[in-house]
Amino acid sequence: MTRREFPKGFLWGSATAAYQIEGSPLADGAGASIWQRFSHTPGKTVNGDTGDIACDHYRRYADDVKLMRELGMQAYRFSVGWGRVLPDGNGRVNEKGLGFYDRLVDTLLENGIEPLCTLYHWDLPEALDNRGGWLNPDIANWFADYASVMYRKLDGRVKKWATLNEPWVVTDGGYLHGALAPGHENLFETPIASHHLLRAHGAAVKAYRAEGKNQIGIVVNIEPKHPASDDPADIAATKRADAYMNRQYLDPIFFGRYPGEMKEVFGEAWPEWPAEDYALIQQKIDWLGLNYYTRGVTKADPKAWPVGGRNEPPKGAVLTETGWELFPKGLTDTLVWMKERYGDLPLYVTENGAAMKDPPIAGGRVQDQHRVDYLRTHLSAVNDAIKAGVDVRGYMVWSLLDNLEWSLGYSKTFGIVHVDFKTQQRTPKDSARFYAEVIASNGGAA
Ligand SMILES: OC[C@@H]1[C@@H](O)[C@H](O)[C@@H](O)c2nc(CNc3ccccc3)cn21
Repeated sequence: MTRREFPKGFLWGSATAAYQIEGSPLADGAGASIWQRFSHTPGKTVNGDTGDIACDHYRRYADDVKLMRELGMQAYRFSVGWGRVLPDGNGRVNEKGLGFYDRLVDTLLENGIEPLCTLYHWDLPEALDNRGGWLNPDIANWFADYASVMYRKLDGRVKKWATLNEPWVVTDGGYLHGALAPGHENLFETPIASHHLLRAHGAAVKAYRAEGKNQIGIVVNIEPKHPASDDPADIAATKRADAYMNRQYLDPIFFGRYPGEMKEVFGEAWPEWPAEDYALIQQKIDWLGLNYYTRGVTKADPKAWPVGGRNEPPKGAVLTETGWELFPKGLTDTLVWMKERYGDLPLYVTENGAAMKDPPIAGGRVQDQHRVDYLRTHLSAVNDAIKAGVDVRGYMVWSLLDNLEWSLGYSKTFGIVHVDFKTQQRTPKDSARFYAEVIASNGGAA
């Protein structure tokens, strides 16, 4: 094994999201989310799987934190269920819901684990969706008011906040292709939802500056896009795909403008926005979170909406269970690209992991060697970016636990810890043991 030096103080942790692990979606006065409605809609999830129980984390959080400590985790990225705290999405606070996150954060801190809090990880309160949700311009204020409730309760114990998790997935999945809640398939709605997500991000950052004393950022998913060939049509489609996924959200935040290709991508569905929106969106942020899983290889295809290009991994590519090509160099390249394009602000890998066909438990072990190999190669890629001068400050593996993989239900597992959903028994996989060694050696075991 080659020794890999990670900076002193590099933050090693794991990531989850509320609806994917908590269960108890309506307990203690919580308001339903769009995922409660979507997952209970026949045909929307594999096997009709829902988050009704999931990993039962709402009740088992203390044991899960103990497991994190046993693995040597230094940080834990979690998300807040907006509807658990504000059942109507705004207005009255549900103290029991807020109390769960208060206890979770205290339990993490008591175990020497830094909490990183994501305010929005896709589970919009149904009550707000009934008022237009991300299509209603008022949502920027709704989101900022909710964020302020969380800042007042947790800031100081939480020192790293993220406003949104992956606005691209929220809109591409939830408003364009309908694969994710709220399940819309509407070209015109998609850029409107995107813009309102960015305004909400800006409003929440502005609210934080008024009362927060620590750091706030945003988490984006980025896939470096490569043309399937040197055919000019493939190259042009690749540029559009790169703008649509990789630059659509960070360019407005850092440059106050959308990529020029967006008008080409959306055509008549692409709206114009007032200057004051960009001023709100451009609030200075303290850090950037990157969720990296794979790269994209783009083949021109007029039928592939809205980019006019489809993803076509090269022949012979090794794919994960979600069909994503193993491409660790893309992680290095993306971290370097983010620094070069958006500046030298602190970067965290806020998600990285893979759904693999895990072998069944045997003798109390899950020998997920493929996942160990995935983590090893991607940690090496992070190290290469650091050696190239990128200020990467931490790595959160996705995910701590096998959990509800959204529309794919429990059919795809990303956890380094196996969950038996019949018994809720947690069993660290070989990848958890490997990751524990990586943490203990500050990357040396990678
Ligand atoms: O799919 C694995 C995870 C998911 O469980 C997380 O909640 C979410 O933050 C997440 N984002 C990605 C990367 N982007 C992506 C691309 C296409 C569809 C869905 C996610 C992967 N993941």
